Amino acid sequence: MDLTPAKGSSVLNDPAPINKSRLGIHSGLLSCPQSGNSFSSGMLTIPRKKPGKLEDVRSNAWLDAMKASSPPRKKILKDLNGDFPSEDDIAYHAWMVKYPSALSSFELIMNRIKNRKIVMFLDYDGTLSPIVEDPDRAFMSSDMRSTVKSVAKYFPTAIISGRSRDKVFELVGLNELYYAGSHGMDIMFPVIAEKSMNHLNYTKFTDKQGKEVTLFQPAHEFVPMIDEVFRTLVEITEDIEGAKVENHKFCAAVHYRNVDENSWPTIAQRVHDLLKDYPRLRLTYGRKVFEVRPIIDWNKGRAVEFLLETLGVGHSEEVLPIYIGDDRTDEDAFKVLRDGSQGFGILVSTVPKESDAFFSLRDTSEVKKFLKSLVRMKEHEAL
Ligand SMILES: O=P(O)(O)OC[C@H]1O[C@H](O[C@H]2O[C@H](CO)[C@@H](O)[C@H](O)[C@H]2O)[C@H](O)[C@@H](O)[C@@H]1O
Repeated sequence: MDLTPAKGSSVLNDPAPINKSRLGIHSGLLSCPQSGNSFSSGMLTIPRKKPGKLEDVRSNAWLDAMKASSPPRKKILKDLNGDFPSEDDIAYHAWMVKYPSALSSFELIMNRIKNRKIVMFLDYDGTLSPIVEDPDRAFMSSDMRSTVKSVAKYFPTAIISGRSRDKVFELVGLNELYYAGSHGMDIMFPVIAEKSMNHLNYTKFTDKQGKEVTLFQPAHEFVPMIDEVFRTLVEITEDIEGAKVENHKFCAAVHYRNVDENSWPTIAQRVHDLLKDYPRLRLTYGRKVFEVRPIIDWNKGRAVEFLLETLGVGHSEEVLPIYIGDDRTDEDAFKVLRDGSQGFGILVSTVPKESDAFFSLRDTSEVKKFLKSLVRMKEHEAL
């Protein structure tokens, strides 16, 4: 198990629960609150009653969304005699009928793989590293790192993160991977032919190892705006205890995980008011975090499509992309794979959630087990 929290941090779990009536379980049986919002595209845009005008956070869905995106941690009720499963266990098992465990479905997955080549896409926070209070201490274990390294030996592997590309590279530290930071708005991959480069969004670049790489940055023109917004966000949240702002270059994150719930309306109102001045920016929700990002048609799903094209396997029947992620922003990638009938998503969650993924895994330790099983399968083939 690699769930040992980083020193000074505790491993947390704050998923958005599913509407349990969908599970065919009588609501009276279940204690978990229902989410008031649906996040059809994997993200919630700022609610606007009149076009172009943002309403007060108290009179719109902001606070509901903050709560729905991060309900209080549920107490896992264990029957004292251990004879009966808790309500939460019943709900989770019912949910797993629709989203079976990728571990117990491993043979089925192997059948789907057959002779096809896997391309592996991995989210970082909540997938490779457990959720902890301090985003700067979200380290992956060395066992997880060596597992990902082994995966990359056999399959092209990409990390697709909401964090900045530099930061996620620093945390993962493996040169053999592709990296897409800022929710896919900053993609680094080996040099491609000059003629297929659109000069606005592509840049050639020599990395720290002296290797020539290409960067694809579809939101490059937003860098000064994000920088300005980042600085303002730092200023306007300075007096809110526990608030933390991160600059991911093409997007900014405002964390409220460590902010007292009584101050949530204040932080939401300030972010909301600031965004009135930036109509070209939008807001999405992650796990106890607001993400301020450019209004461009780009997300983790587009990044997956882009990387598959770049690898020259965009529509290949011989390729099976697998995406593992835990967050709403990963839903865009799950949807791309589901809609394209190419590959599948695996949702990492300890509670039932609506998803476009096909399979599920409970937590980072199950992610590691699944990845290790894939590696073993390849090792076995090589014998
Ligand atoms: O796309 P991801 O790699 O999953 O990144 C999404 C966000 O992850 C980080 O925040 C989340 O993880 C933190 C560490 O466990 C946790 O403290 C925080 O509450 C979570 O929201 C990262 O700090 C964000 O910038 C990313 O957008």
